[in-house]
Amino acid sequence: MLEDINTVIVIVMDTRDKGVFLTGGAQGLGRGIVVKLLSLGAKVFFVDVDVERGKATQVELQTQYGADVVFFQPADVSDGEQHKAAFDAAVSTLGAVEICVNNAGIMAEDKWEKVLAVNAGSHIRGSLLALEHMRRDRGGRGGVIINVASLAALYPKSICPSYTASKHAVIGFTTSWAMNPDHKDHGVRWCCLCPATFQSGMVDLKRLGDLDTDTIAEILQKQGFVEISQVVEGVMKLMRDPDNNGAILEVSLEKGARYRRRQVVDRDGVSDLVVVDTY
Ligand SMILES: NC(=O)C1=CN([C@@H]2O[C@H](COP(=O)(O)OP(=O)(O)OC[C@H]3O[C@@H](n4cnc5c(N)ncnc54)[C@H](O)[C@@H]3O)[C@@H](O)[C@H]2O)C=CC1
Ligand SMILES: CCCCCC(=O)/C=C/[C@H]1[C@H](O)CC(=O)[C@@H]1CCCCCCC(=O)O
Repeated sequence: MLEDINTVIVIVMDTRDKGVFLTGGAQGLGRGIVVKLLSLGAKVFFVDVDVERGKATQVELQTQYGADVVFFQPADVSDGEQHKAAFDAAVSTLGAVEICVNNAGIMAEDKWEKVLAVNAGSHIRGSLLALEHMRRDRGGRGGVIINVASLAALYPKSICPSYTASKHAVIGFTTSWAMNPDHKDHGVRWCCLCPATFQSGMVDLKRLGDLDTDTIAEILQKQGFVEISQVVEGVMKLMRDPDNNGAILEVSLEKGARYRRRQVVDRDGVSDLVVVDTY
């Protein structure tokens, strides 16, 4: 029958029993993603530079989900050696990593080198570590890399230029790797998440540019905040959808979670990449 011929079966990625490596999991969005993945049966190894908060989160989540499914290791991911050691520890603890979420980020316009090292450098390093481990053509299982950018990756933002630059770098790096001609051999999807502002430990108005904090607070209040739970759902959408290599998912109050642009469509098993811009 015609309906049968036209039916496309999409097999979504099942997160149950998957090994996850995530940076910046002690609080905020990272913690939200860890909790969601644990509730879906994944095993999560997270790192954070905030040792006390990381340990407290680990204790709390091990009590709720079990000591053998969630692991914390202190690491400053702006330091290459600490980052690699943590990734290697995740592989030996979990057996394999199939989902990598590069989430750690800071806002500090008075420390632009650090902003670039954490927000862009650690995402690039984390992605390359994950690719090397996951790629099917070198014995890995394939998987997905999710890089947490921001809506500030898609527009100029005059009050936080260094933060904005770091997030633009994440988009450029991730979508470029997604278009690698050997993508099918790697079996690794590359995705970006671009949320609008949400309430978290990061909202520190004093670390922004020249505007006074009252003015910034007024702008943010007027714009409103998305809920962390909405952003977490965006991450899950990116993880599950098998056909979204190269995707940029926006999560905003006005539009909800929607694919924004540069979706690389590659369903047919051939390395022909088609970029679909959905502006
Ligand atoms: N809060 C917001 O409005 C938005 C945040 N984002 C992005 O979401 C991501 C998560 O941010 P939030 O949850 O808001 O912030 P958060 O401050 O609540 O959490 C970030 C976590 O990353 C950790 N971290 C920072 N530097 C680190 C380093 N060098 N090594 C290891 N861990 C480090 C922090 O200790 C913290 O636990 C960031 O990449 C941020 O840029 C994107 C759009 C909006
Ligand atoms: C529409 C801009 C989205 C920016 C999303 C983002 O990454 C927000 C980060 C906030 C972080 O929690 C710490 C902050 O202080 C950031 C907010 C500063 C951005 C305000 C942008 C205001 C504007 O539209 O110009």
